[in-house]
Amino acid sequence: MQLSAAISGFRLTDVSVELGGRSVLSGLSLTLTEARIGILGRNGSGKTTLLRLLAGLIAPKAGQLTLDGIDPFRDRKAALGRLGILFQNPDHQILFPTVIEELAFGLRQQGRTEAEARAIARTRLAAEGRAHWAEAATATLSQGQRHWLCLQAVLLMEPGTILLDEPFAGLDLPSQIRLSRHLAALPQRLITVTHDPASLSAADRILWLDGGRVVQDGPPAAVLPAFTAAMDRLAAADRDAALPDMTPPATTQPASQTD
Ligand SMILES: Nc1ncnc2c1ncn2[C@@H]1O[C@H](COP(=O)(O)OP(=O)(O)OP(=O)(O)O)[C@@H](O)[C@H]1O
Repeated sequence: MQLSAAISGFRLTDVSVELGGRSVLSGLSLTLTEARIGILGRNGSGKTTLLRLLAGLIAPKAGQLTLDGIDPFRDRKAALGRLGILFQNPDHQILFPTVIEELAFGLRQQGRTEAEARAIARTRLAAEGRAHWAEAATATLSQGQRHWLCLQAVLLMEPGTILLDEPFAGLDLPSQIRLSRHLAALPQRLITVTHDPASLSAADRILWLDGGRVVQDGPPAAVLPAFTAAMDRLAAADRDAALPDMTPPATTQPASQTD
């Protein structure tokens, strides 16, 4: 898929990230310009951290990160117009008591009046066959419905890049199929974190992370078979290596008191 040449994408130069005093991402030098990019990796490999870094929600410990030439961490206003993020858990995203308020919020942040923002939100709800949702309480929506609401809130802001963290998690099969079709038709750049290699078969590029580093970067035909084979090998003798070793140091036994 081709994107407009005016969109120059993310550039990372030797970026590292520390959380809680330990290194979570290191040595990342990447230029991300493709329209469909997937991020694969085991639990704790750093996928969500990379997405949060790209979104400007956390700062690199070292190195440089830009999106279309701006620093998304320092220049939040410019970043807001360029990218949207769909979190894995919609409860981390929804701020307002009603659907219409939730949908209008991002548009207000972009400078629309309250009346304009609500009108745009109502038009979108009607187009999606959900006009009757406008005054519904967000707390009464199911997990999948909340997920849908978050995605619509992001799409209404029309960002050039959308960051998606496990977009299919918690959705029933019809909702997954519908969302998949919807995402495939979007003109935006999509960067998707997932545990499901099959969902990335049509991606332009896949980054495989392990231990906070990129272990393979390439098209699905190269990365997916290598990733799947490595996961099959690990499945036989699995242990979660991503957490620091919490084993207490061996204690020195007191010398015996015998004379
Ligand atoms: N706030 C934090 N403070 C300290 N360590 C953190 C913090 N957030 C994440 N980590 C650590 O960073 C590493 C990467 O976490 P991250 O959430 O990016 O992994 P992930 O690949 O998205 O995992 P999963 O597939 O389980 O969602 C993990 O080892 C995790 O324990």
